[in-house]
Amino acid sequence: MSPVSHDADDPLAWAREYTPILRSYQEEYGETKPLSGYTVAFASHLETKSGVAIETLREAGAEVLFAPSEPQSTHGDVVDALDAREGITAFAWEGMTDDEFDAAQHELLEEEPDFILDDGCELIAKVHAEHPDVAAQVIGGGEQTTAGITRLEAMEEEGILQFPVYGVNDTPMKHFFDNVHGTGESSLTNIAITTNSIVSGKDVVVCGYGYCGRGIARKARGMGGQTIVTEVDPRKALQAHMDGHRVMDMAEASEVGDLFISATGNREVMREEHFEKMQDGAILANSGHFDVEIDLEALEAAAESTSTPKEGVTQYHMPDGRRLNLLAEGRLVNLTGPFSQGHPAEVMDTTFAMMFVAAYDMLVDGPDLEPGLYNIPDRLDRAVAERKLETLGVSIDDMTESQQAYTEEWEHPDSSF
Ligand SMILES: NC(=O)c1ccc[n+]([C@@H]2O[C@H](COP(=O)([O-])OP(=O)(O)OC[C@H]3O[C@@H](n4cnc5c(N)ncnc54)[C@H](O)[C@@H]3O)[C@@H](O)[C@H]2O)c1
Repeated sequence: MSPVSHDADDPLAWAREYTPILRSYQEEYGETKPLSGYTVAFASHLETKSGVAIETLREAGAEVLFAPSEPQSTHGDVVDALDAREGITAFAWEGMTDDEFDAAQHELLEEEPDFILDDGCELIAKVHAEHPDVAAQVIGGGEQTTAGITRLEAMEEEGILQFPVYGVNDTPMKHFFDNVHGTGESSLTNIAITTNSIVSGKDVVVCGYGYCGRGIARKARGMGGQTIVTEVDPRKALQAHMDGHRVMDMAEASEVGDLFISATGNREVMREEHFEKMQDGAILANSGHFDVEIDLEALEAAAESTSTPKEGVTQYHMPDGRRLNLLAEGRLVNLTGPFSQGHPAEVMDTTFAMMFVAAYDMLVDGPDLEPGLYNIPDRLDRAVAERKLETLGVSIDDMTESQQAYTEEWEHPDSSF
């Protein structure tokens, strides 16, 4: 692979170095441009790694239109550098309001993309709800988050999906790494940087023991935190218990936690009845969905006043003298805090590689798919895993012929019957 550029003015240079799978696609498709003639819409948190994904789509020949998936996480230097390139158009800027974010997504959709790569399903939902003529022409899409998949399942159930969508989130190469390791490490890193406070020795309450919660809890314990998990699914709760975390309901956890991190995809996981019990100095962070996991209205209503003791920390002063510290205004702490840079680049390399192959497969290989939500074919998942191992210089074994046969036959010569 060719060496990466070290142009000091190129905001993507550092991320490019840690995204070798995306660079390998740029190299492989830079000449043949298999996506030429297609317009790909791309919504994501806009920072350096998604910037490399956008340039990879462009390098493979696509016209790329991009917008944020969350208005507060945009890095302006990345947007400006990409927008200056021919064939890439930004519908984004740093510091957008929620209304401007909505308007920009609509403007993007009016450009009639052929394919939509989404993060949270906002673009796909908007094209169906408000641009039906555009939706009717879209060839397909890909969705990278758990919350987005939930919305797509609801759309499929209602029978309103107009095109096929690959559920990129549900592929092992995405959620085993991005959700577990990416969210785990980047949430704790950003909490530590924002608060300048130690995790070790703290009672860390992780709400939700799905892929993200599991990663956060495992890594918090690795840092010396005393982990507590809350759940609504008895099997996940049992899994957390068997993994060695304390499991309790939120009412009990509220009384003992020093640091609360929510990763459920659900709303109002921390709410009034919990704020009433939390200890003075408790830290509240959301790593799950938008800004809905902590009931911000209830927190505001319960407090007498607020202050900002540190950038990225809003302190709520309760009438009884307790102070609750909310990070990143209740938005995703790993993506929207003042020091946050999102997931580590190596992890996003894999996620965006899956998004890239989703677009490539539907646009270039053209499987005959009816509108609906589809799992990414296993061959694509394996191919990205193999490419990742190659970039890491890691080799694995091939099954011998006899081993292969053993996995395919039901009559085993060495069985006793
Ligand atoms: N911060 C990030 O960068 C990032 C990255 C990936 C995913 N996410 C988001 O994180 C959220 C979780 O993703 P995941 O992949 O772990 O999903 P998941 O479905 O694997 O896990 C969610 C878990 O939360 C539990 N849960 C639901 N409601 C709850 C409640 N009220 N209290 C306690 N537990 C509850 C569910 O039972 C489930 O086990 C989603 O919104 C996803 O989009 C964030």
